[in-house]
Amino acid sequence: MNKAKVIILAGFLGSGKTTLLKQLLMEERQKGTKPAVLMNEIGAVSIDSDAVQGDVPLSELLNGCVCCTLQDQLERQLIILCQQHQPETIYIEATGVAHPVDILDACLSPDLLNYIEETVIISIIDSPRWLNRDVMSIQSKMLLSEQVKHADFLIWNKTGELSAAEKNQLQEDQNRLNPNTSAVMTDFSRIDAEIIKNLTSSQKGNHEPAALGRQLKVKSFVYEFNGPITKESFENWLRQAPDSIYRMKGYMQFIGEKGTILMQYSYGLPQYEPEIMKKPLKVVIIGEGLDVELLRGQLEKLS
Ligand SMILES: Nc1nc2c(ncn2[C@@H]2O[C@H](COP(=O)(O)OP(=O)(O)OP(=O)(O)O)[C@@H](O)[C@H]2O)c(=O)[nH]1
Repeated sequence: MNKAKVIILAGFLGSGKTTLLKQLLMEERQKGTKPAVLMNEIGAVSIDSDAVQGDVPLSELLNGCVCCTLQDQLERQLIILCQQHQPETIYIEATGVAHPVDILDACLSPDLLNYIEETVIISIIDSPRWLNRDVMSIQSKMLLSEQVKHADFLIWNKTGELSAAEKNQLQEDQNRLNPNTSAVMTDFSRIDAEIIKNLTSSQKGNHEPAALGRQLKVKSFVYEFNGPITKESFENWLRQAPDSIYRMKGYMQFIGEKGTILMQYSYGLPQYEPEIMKKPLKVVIIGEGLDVELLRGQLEKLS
């Protein structure tokens, strides 16, 4: 049996991992190659799995993080994917709070030696968030740095609006933290898929174990809207919502607008896309130290 290459897509909540995955899968489809996807989401409801078309084998690990509580399950799911589908490449989309070295650790398990050729870590960084990371908790800042430090390849994403000085800062930070890694600056994770295909791991066997106690106190909860609300009330709520909400994604309906929309929120910005299918109006909210009851109460009052 041919062994698979594993590509770990790491990067903080909302940095652009799914955006990249969609493009890579489109490229695979055009080339007629055989990918598989293992998707891990911190919330109890999967929103990103729609990014993977039906004919691509997909394994989902929900409601936890593969780098801590779900490590054994990651190993098992990788074996099942390899045995059932013999993929050439397996993309692991990690949760935004996963430490890449822990995922790498799971992939280097002796039980996977017969199935996996090599494992490459790509870190996708939300560049504006990176530049403003001082407002985040110490643990979140550490995690962001670790995601930069341990990457085999770095994608500085969301750089479209950055000044030359800010881009220079990113370059300096990379030189300091991970000088030997190649990197690109992108918008909407747009990158030549060949670059990704040709990446090799720089960490064969000599990666450092991740520091203990780095796990964040990230909480997620699912809020279900009873029906449509006004966009204005939602955006007013967003403006006063705590900065420690790092990510929201899910389905909503706005009064006066037709159909369901997919709402995505990361680093202060909501984005809306029309959704063709009818979906339950559930939104996953992820953050640190969230007062879930308070937030629920506020959302219930939106109309
Ligand atoms: N403005 C801007 N938005 C972007 C860019 N790249 C991605 N986005 C948007 O940012 C949001 C999050 O992107 P995703 O690709 O879902 O991020 P992710 O890393 O998969 O998110 P999680 O899986 O929740 O951690 C989406 O609304 C994207 O459309 C970019 O370069 N610029």
